[in-house]
Amino acid sequence: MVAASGKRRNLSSTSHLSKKRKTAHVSLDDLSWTPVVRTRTAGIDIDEGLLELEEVDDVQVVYEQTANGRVAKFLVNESKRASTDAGAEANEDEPGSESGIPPVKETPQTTPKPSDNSTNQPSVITAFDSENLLPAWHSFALHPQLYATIYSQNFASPTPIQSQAIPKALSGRDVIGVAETGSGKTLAYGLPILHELLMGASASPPKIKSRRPLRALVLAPTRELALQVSQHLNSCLNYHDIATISSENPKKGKQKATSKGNEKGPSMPHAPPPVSIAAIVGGMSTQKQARILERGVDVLVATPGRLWDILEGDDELAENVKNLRFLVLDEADRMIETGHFAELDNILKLTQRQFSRTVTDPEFHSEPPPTSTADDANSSPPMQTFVFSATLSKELQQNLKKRWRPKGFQKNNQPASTLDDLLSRLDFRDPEPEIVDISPRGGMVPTLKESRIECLVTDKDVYLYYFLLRYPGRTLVFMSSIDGIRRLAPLLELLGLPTFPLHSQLEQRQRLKNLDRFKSHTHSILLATDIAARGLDIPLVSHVVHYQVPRTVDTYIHRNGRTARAQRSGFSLLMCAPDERRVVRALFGSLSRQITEVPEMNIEHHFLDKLKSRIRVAKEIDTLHHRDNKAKHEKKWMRATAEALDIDLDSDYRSDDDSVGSKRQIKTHEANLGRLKAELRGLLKQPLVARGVSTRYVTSGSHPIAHGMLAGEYHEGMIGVRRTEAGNDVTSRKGKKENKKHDIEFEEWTGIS
Ligand SMILES: Nc1ncnc2c1ncn2[C@@H]1O[C@H](COP(=O)(O)OP(=O)(O)OP(=O)(O)O)[C@@H](O)[C@H]1O
Repeated sequence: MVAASGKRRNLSSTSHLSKKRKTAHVSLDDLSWTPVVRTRTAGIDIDEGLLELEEVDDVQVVYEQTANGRVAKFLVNESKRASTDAGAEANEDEPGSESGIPPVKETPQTTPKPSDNSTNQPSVITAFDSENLLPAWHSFALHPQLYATIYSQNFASPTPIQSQAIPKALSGRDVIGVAETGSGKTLAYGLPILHELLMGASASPPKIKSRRPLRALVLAPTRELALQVSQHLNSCLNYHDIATISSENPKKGKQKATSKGNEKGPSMPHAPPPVSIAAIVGGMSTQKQARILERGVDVLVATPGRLWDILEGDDELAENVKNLRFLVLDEADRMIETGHFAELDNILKLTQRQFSRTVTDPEFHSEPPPTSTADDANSSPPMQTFVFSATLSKELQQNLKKRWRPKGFQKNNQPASTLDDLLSRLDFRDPEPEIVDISPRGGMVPTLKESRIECLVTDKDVYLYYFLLRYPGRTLVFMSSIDGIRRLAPLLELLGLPTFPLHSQLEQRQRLKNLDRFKSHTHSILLATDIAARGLDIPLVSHVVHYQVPRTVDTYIHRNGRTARAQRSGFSLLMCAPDERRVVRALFGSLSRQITEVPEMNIEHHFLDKLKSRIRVAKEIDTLHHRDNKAKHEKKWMRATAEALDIDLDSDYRSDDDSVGSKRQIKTHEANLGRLKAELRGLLKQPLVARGVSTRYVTSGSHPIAHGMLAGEYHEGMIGVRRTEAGNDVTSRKGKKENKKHDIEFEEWTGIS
């Protein structure tokens, strides 16, 4: 998943007004912001934490002294503003100023504005030699702009889901696509949509002043996923830099792509993009969203809750939704879990064009019928529907396909599940939507190696610590509770591991910051709840650890899906305590698998005692910190309450510093803390040495390691331990000796001695 941490605005304070004109105070959000087209070469990307770049012209910033200090006010020419709002020409001769604000002086306009739609268009690649540069993609005959992007991203060939879904979607079919996590489903539906819109834009370029009708709606369950999808699709349009193709690939020499419009650099910021994409999600300012929609977008990626809020107040958009060309449900199965079922259902109803067909939910009979008629179905362009997920059961796919037939439902004519019910409302135009199901058996990605550790709950910390030390890399640890994350994160930090928490009780800004930090370290740990299980496309996550067993099969699949993405290798570790065994058995049972198929992790047990000592001391330090923080918090609260009630406090509470307790207590506390910290430092310095290895005589002992050390074959932090990937360090049950307990799935584990 991709995160966006905020927006930056470029406020141009130059004014272009020469005569006295009507001006007005306008709030920052009400200014006529226009989006700035970002080019790759500008190096400004959503990955950098930027949501959208906007700019505004014809605004004067005036500072006024008020009772609350200096306040910035934004002055705009009212006539110009009105003209922008109404799409009419500005009345340049309007005299005087009614607002009492001094007239604004005009300066020459620095940014040329396009006079018509044919000029100053953002550059679009208009030719691309796909036959030679992208032979595996050539048969799709995609728009050159899309080929240029695919080429620049080094996607040499389509992924299997793309190979199968794209031609079907391009031929006008409805598609239900099911494929493993990280297999490129976004582009499987995104490329056909963008292809058609780009072709349409080439044939008749969008007009500057008219609101574009919405053409495609992509619904996604979470805010993070919606932003990621929108950024992913946007990146297909932001590719303008033809020079990069030849300079990055000097061997290819000549220019392979050509572009229309402004070829030398960034396009004119005022020209409408050929295809515009926006995300509408919770947490963004409603005014900003309204502005985006007022300008009109071709592709809207949205979470159902926020979109429905907006649709209720925007009839034009609601009308557009009725006439969509494309509707996409990304991770449909997750959408019904997020509490937005009703909103999603309402939106889907808007998209239906032949209402005479069926209504499955008795609740609906009491609601007013949708306003569209059968005529709409004839006059509107055909809508294509795409439903994609990594976890859409076969049964459900069949029900989807047969949804208008009684056979698709259970005997009482009720849908088999909530998701069934929801999807039965999709207005598939195809009597037989194409099902492309290439999900692997049990939903597992072939490049993923799974493993497990059987241990007591109380030993999970030490096993995790061992794993993190033994196999450095980017590791995502899933925990089932926020409290668990709050406990473990400081512990791992004290042990010197860069650890970042991610859960719903963190502020959005902090969440995005932690994600960015996780992404920026090659050896880092993200401790997350299941909010990170779906959608996040973090590059190069080496390991996923299930610190607690996930509650559902889908969660197991999606958590694992954060690694082994895009045909890369990945590793997952399931930590299972005795009381979790039943859940694990059930989990694997529903995947028609045996837990014994998942090999056990090899552990070099002699390290564990040392690690356990480190953890014990780190825990003691953390307990002291925790106690200290709690006491400080209480002291603050007492002081504030006493002040409010006008009560005298003991001298211990009166002092202004943060310390709590008597001087003696403070001294003892600090001494204890210092002692423990010194002890931990000492323990962390002690080398972790493999059995049989002598640190004094690296060229002798039962394992001479000098040679291998020089060759870099050994682990940096564990002396005498060979560097290896976690996936190579597992033991399958098949390799183990048969024993009497053969038919017992889990061996009893009595913990670390
Ligand atoms: N043809 C391709 N070749 C190589 N990489 C690709 C290709 N298409 C997409 N990718 C990359 O694969 C990664 C995963 O893509 P995407 O997020 O669409 O997967 P997904 O199937 O939707 O995953 P999930 O089910 O977890 O949401 C992205 O980083 C994307 O850029």
